[in-house]
Amino acid sequence: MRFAKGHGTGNDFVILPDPDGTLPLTPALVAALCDRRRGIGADGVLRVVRSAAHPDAEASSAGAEWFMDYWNADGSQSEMCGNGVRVYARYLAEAGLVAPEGTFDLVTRAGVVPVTMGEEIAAAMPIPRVYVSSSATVLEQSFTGTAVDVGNPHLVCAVDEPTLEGLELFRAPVIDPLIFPAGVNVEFAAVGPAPAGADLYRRMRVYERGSGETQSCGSGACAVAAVAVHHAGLESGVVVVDVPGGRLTVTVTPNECVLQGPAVIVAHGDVDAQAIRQLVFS
Ligand SMILES: N[C@@H](CCC[C@H](N)C(=O)O)C(=O)O
Repeated sequence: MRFAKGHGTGNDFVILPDPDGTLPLTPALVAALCDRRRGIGADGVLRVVRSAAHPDAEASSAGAEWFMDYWNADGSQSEMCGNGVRVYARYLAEAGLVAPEGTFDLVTRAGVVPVTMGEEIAAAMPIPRVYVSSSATVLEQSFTGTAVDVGNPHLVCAVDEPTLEGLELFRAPVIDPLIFPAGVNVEFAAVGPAPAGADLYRRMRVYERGSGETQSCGSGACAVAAVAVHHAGLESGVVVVDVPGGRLTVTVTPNECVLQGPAVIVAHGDVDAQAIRQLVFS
């Protein structure tokens, strides 16, 4: 089994090229590959498969060639991964499967995402839907947040800088299962001064459903940006979101939500099938 490894602002992925969809990918195999001590280690897996070869892509592919089959590190699947889209696109370009410049459509479980290539990669994400208030509890401390759908579910909690810095995100925040029956990604965001060229600024940490605390979450940055724009009483805005792994820029308008940032492929290799099989069945 060939693989590549890539990341977008430290949100890292094992990339499995499987154009014809023949790889028998299971939750246990994904978890074994993502294991940071015994496997390759990653926040998730991106299977690179043709839309025509994957049943989840059929409904929404609209003729777009490639489908992002995204899995979290624990072997669960998600509808969307904003950094995953950008890293997947970088992989396609480096493998000569799409042009290194210009725009192309990538199919995800949350619909078709137009991707613009360049030194940084920009993804036109699903328009975030800001809907209801809820809360998350971390070690007995409760935080009020705003639920946002970016194709996948998010809860954005406003905190101040010292609280953000001191948060212990070793365990999943306790959330309301009635509002989030399929779980939720929880973002904690602190306000700061907007850098030149931006309207708003947030520093964010995230506890991702299925992966734990990660260095970055692209869809989470979109959720944070949408709430920031909403709370500022704006219709549109450019929001710089700093995450532990770097900087993302989100442009929110009534018709669009564009996530931009770096995306890098760092390695290519072969999985030792026997060692991974042992891990899967141990
Ligand atoms: N890191 C991702 C989000 C990955 C999926 C998420 N954990 C979920 O279960 O919805 C991103 O960059 O958006």
